Order: sequence, then C-alpha cells, then structure tokens
Amino acid sequence: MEYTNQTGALAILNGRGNTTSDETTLTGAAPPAARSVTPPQKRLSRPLGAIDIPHRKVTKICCIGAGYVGGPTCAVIALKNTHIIVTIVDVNPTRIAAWNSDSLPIYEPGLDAVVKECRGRNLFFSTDVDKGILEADLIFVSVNTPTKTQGVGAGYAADLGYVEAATRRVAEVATGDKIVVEKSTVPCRTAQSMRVILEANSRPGIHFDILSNPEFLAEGTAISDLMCPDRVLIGSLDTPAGRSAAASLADVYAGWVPRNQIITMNLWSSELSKLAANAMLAQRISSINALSAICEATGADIDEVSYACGLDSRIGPKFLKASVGFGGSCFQKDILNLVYLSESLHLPEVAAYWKQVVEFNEHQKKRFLHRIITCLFNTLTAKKITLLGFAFKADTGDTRESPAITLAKYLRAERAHITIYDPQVTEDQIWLDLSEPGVVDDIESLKKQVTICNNKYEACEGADAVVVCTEWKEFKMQKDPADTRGMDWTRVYEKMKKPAFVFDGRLILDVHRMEEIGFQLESIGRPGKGFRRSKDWE
Ligand SMILES: NC(=O)c1ccc[n+]([C@@H]2O[C@H](COP(=O)([O-])OP(=O)(O)OC[C@H]3O[C@@H](n4cnc5c(N)ncnc54)[C@H](O)[C@@H]3O)[C@@H](O)[C@H]2O)c1
Ligand SMILES: O=c1ccn([C@@H]2O[C@H](COP(=O)(O)OP(=O)(O)O[C@H]3O[C@H](CO)[C@@H](O)[C@H](O)[C@H]3O)[C@@H](O)[C@H]2O)c(=O)[nH]1
Repeated sequence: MEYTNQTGALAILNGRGNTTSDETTLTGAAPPAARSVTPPQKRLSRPLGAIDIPHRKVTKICCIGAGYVGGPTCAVIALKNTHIIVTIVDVNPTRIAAWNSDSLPIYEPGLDAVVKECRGRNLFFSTDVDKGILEADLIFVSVNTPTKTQGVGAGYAADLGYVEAATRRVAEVATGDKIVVEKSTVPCRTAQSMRVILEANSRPGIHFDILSNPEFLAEGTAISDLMCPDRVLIGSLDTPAGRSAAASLADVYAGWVPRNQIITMNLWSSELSKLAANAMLAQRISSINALSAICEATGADIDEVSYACGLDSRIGPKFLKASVGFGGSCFQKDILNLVYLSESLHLPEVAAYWKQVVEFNEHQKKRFLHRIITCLFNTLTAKKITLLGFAFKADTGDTRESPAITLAKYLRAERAHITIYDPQVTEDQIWLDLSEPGVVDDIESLKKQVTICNNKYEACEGADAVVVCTEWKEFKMQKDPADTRGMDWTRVYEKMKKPAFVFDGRLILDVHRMEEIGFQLESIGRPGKGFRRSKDWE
C-alpha cells in the first residue's frame, strides 16, 4: 500500500508495513538508559556512538528552524563543541531578531546563559537559510510538524509541508555532500520521502545521508534534559555510508554525552521510537487521570495511589501526577499521528487503543469543569472565575494545547467572567489563544468576558472561584510570611467571595491548610468536601 501524507510525498510501505530491502531489522537493544529499570534484552550489534568507522568530522552545522527544539538543542551543541560553527536559521525574521537580542523568543530556565556564552563565538542566528545550508556539513531539520487541519487525515496526520519545504531548499541550494538530520518529530518512514525529494532535486554527483535523531527534551527543563539526556538516538541506514554519517553525528553529541548513551539503530525504529515514547508517557498520564476519577468517587487519594504504584520498580514514580489534563505541542499531536499511521496500516484496533489516550484527556478537562459547575451551585453565569496559570506546564511560556485554553472556552460558554494570570505568558498570546477564527472573531466581545491581569493577588480579588491550571511555584502556599516566592493564600481568601472555592487542577495545595484558612478546596483525584460530609469522612 501507499501511505500518502498531505504534502503529496509518499512514504511507500509494503502490504503490512514491513520494511523493504534497504532497511535492516533492528540489530539489538539499547544499553541501560539513565532512567531505565529493566536491563536490555539484547546488545546492539552496531557500535554505540560509533567511533571505529571511518567518518567525517563535522565542523559546520546548520539548524533549519529556530523554535523550542532547534534553538536550545543547537545552543547546547555549540556550548559543548567550541570547534563547531553552529548557525540556526529560520524564515521568521521576528524570531531570529529575538534570538539575537537580550529577550530570547522562548522562556526556558538556563537558556539565556548558554546563548550568551556562545552567541557570536560559534553560535549564530540568521534568516539567511541558503547561506546556512551552503556552508554546513550537517543540517538539522527542526521545523514544526503540526497536526493537519484540513484535507485527507485532517485532525490526525502530521502536516509535513514544513519538512518538505526545508528538504527541497537543502536539495536546491547544496553544492556539496551533506548529512541531513531529521530532528522534527515525524511519521515513520518520512526519511524515505526526504531521500526521494533530495535525490530528485539536487545537483548531479551530490550525496546526502539522512539520519533520524529525534529530540526528547521537555519544555521547562530543556537545558538540563539536553545537558544530561537519558539517551541520544541516531537512526541510519545500515549501509557503510549510513553508519559513517551516524558516527559523524555521534561525535557531535560525544562532546558531552557518554558514548554508551548514544545509541544507533535503523531509521524506521528511530522515527517510531519518538512517537512511541510520547504515546507511552501520555498514556501514563491518562491512566493516572482515569484513576483520579475513581478516587474522587471513593475517598481514595490519587497522590497516595501514585506513590504506592510508583514504588514498584517496574512502574517507577515519574509521570504519575494526576492533573486537569496533559497539554503541550507534542503529546496530542504525536499520538494522533500514531493513530493515523495505524489506520493507514489497516490496524484499527491499534488506532483505537491509542486514540483513547487523547479522548480520555479531553474527558478529564470536562470532568473538571463539571465539578466547578456543581460546586458553584450549578451556575457560573456572571461569576468571576480566576485562572491561575495559562501555560501548559510550569517554567515555560508555551501555551500550545494548554488545558487552560480549553477550560477558558468552556467557562465562556457558561457565561462566566474569566480573569487570567500567568507569570510568563504574554497578553497577546492569551488573546490569540482565546480567539478562534470563524468562531470568536469579535475580540471586543471576548474582552468583555475575559480580563488578563499581571498581578496574581489582584486577579483573585472578588473571585467566586480560583482555578489552578498550571503548577507554577508561585501558586504554592508560602512556607512562612517572609517567603515571597509562594502565595499568601490568607490574603487571597480575605478578598474573595464566600464561600471561597479553589479548584486545584495540579495537586499543589494542601487540603488541611487551605481549609484552616477557610477555603473550600476541590482537588483533582481527591474527594470534595461534599463527599466527605456525606460519607462521614472525618
Ligand atoms: N517543543 C518541544 O518541546 C519538542 C520536543 C521534541 C520534539 N519536538 C518536535 O520538534 C519539531 C519542532 O518543534 P518546535 O516546538 O521547535 O516548533 P516551533 O514551531 O517552535 O519551531 C519551528 C520553527 O521552524 C521554522 N520553519 C518552518 N519552516 C521553515 C523553513 N522551511 N525554513 C526555515 N525555518 C522554518 C518556523 O518559522 C519556526 O520558527 C516538531 O516536529 C516537534 O514535534 C518538539
Ligand atoms: O505526571 C505528569 C507529567 C506531565 N503532565 C502534563 O503533561 C504535559 C506534558 O508535559 P512534559 O512531558 O513534561 O512536557 P513536554 O514539553 O510536552 O515534553 C514531552 O513532549 C516532548 C515533545 O515531543 C518530548 O520531547 C518530551 O520527552 C515529552 O516529555 C504537561 O501539560 C504536563 O503538565 C501531567 O499532567 N502529569
């Protein structure tokens, strides 16, 4: 069969999605990664972080795409490889201007220091995409791969238009051999499409090696994730040229990553591993969130259940924090991508399995809204509801797929007055997120219902309810009156309408301390006050 992506490029799969002759099977398993608990079953037959294969030394890198991945990743590469010139290029001049200024386009702890140290030394940001391509030995393609919004596969398939445009540019501009690295998260077998495009459009005699090198950094911890990755994954063809290109890239990472954490495998395994890792992480969150519903109905406490389960070394403690739902630009997009891939491969049961992870996430947000409505006497009309936090997680200004956006939209439909405070998200971004072309065009009517505040205490004044949407440290209860980083919830209580409701979508507030102040605290995964009274809880 042919699996058509929306750019028209074809990733050709045989009948059951098996590989064809030039693709080898996985030749082994990874060495123990930093977080792994189960030893690998097999060893890789390919050398790890290969150094014993003849290969070129990379001296100039170009990264196409100066976003959340391209920027931090290549800044760290420059920091750790002072002998390599790294140029990050982008078609967006505003973004490049910001990278070249004192106010970087993304908020990421530790990023400023890295950029300051390398910028102008061996790290450069430019809109001159062609020059970057022309001069580089190795090119990262780190452009966006959003979910398609129309046409075949709309709502599921990845829009590979940006990857294709960048690949075509490389083909047209390159005058010498290049290693082209897929850094973007892409459907399995995209490297094949890239190869066809490169070979069909390049000058005669030029050779391209294509590698898959998915990125696993999480926003908010990008710099520490890059500095100490669990693993660096490099996928290549199992040919002398492919292995040699992989060795060249491995050398770059070996500038700071131990060789035994740089793992190599076949291209398609590498591409799929990225989607698989995100799907499995998101699945854990949906699983714990599904259990949170049972907790709320039975009197169990989801944090205690997570703790008990996480102590089992086969399960582990990470990614078991119940919440109002996962957000971010990756989880939903990548799972839907996997769903589309499964359907394209005629695997409907597999598609349905993964789709449920996303569907439950939507349900979790609705459940939270229903709890707010029920507690607030079944009507939100004209009530002031304050959202604390708008970013999809703490320590980032990114709002992509933030649960706060969905909640704000639901609250608007209930005709509530919404006040929003977030320490990092800009006002413009919030208006952009809340206005939907074709649905909410009238920004003036939106502004009658929504207020954006730049002070967290003012945001809560006169509120009927405060909803914690993002787990920023500054929303946690202050340790003592001198603690200016936490929140003085007594001060908040005094200025709120009574009964004063707080809905904790991130499990950052202690029920006993909040009740001592006088709040009615309703947390995800914990029974509410109503339940506790009716079941003789205390
Ligand atoms: N954000 C994350 O935390 C994260 C982590 C791992 C992987 N990823 C994946 O990495 C990829 C990039 O994600 P991101 O969050 O950095 O996206 P982003 O939207 O922040 O950045 C992408 C950049 O690419 C630029 N671009 C697009 N087409 C271009 C072209 N033809 N030439 C030059 N520049 C071009 C855009 O202008 C944009 O600035 C995606 O596939 C994503 O799934 C993201
Ligand atoms: O126990 C948890 C952990 C996370 N979340 C939420 O899940 C979302 C995603 O969080 P996180 O995974 O930490 O951030 P991302 O930046 O989206 O990173 C994910 O997506 C990236 C893009 O593909 C990958 O590179 C990372 O490995 C993967 O963690 C956020 O809304 C979190 O609040 C929870 O609700 N509970």
